[in-house]
Amino acid sequence: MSTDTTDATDTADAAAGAPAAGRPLLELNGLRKEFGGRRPTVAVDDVSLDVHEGETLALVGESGCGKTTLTRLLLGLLEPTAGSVRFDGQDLAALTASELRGVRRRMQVVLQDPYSSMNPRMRITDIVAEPLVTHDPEARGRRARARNRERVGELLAAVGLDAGIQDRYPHEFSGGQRQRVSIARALALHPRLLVLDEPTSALDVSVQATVLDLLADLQQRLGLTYVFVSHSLAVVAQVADRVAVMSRGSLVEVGDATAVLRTPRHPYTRQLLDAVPVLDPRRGRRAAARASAPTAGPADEAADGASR
Ligand SMILES: Nc1ncnc2c1ncn2[C@@H]1O[C@H](COP(=O)(O)OP(=O)(O)OP(=O)(O)O)[C@@H](O)[C@H]1O
Repeated sequence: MSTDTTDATDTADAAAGAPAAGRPLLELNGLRKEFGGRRPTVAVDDVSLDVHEGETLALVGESGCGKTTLTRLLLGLLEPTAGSVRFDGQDLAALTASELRGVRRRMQVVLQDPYSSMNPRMRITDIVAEPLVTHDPEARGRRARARNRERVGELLAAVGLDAGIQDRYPHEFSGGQRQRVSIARALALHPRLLVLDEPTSALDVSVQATVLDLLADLQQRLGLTYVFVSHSLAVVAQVADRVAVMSRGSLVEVGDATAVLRTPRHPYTRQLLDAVPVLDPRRGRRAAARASAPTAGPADEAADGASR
């Protein structure tokens, strides 16, 4: 841990606030990632954080602060230099390769630019079915084709697309529709956690809103947990239950979204908020719902976490 992170870590602990509803699905403990040799870059520095079942945790911070590295660590795509990642109670480092593959099915990613992750020569049906074919031997071969098409039809319907588009190609769709296709693909293996990496930042504002609505609806219906990486504090105010603020590899503040956005404790968070000309977190739907909701007891909290 670098010397200037002590205050930051203390602040993060102090600002963690009341635990969110649900038990931790993801537990990050003392995570550190260095890149390079003799004078390594410390991309992630002593990050400890729980993400609770059914919540949306927003990860914010300026470019280069370590958000992508942290998400790659939590997805088990990068090995930490130190520290641990537990998913559903299982330490990723203790798993065999095949166990890790099994856990990774439950964590999927939606990226900012779905086009870059789609083979333009593949039909929508094959793009959405790709995870099924990769992970499930029974989904391979000609005999599985009809079953896959049926499943792809269900997935497309779940994201508000017509099942009849299966034989079309990505370039025939708008950015918002392509993002829906990539969400359908991410849902193919029944994940529990979605890492949403700037999922709407390449979209027009009106389209952004429809994709955010879709994500909220899916979370409620499927009990999903979201780690939502975003530069946009306006989007964060709209979607997040809790916010984790990163600066130079460390978490400097973690807490309830309303509290962090309205009364930030750390100077860096204040700086981020000051950089946004018009932001009224009270207008965020999550914040508004929390502000008007009666205080929930443990049973209510569990139900809330499952239904959000
Ligand atoms: N493979 C790598 N090798 C060397 N340094 C790396 C590597 N990946 C990331 N870094 C460095 O680690 C730091 C954090 O990078 P990271 O991409 O995680 O930040 P970020 O917050 O996701 O940025 P952005 O918002 O621009 O995507 C940066 O200094 C980056 O240059």
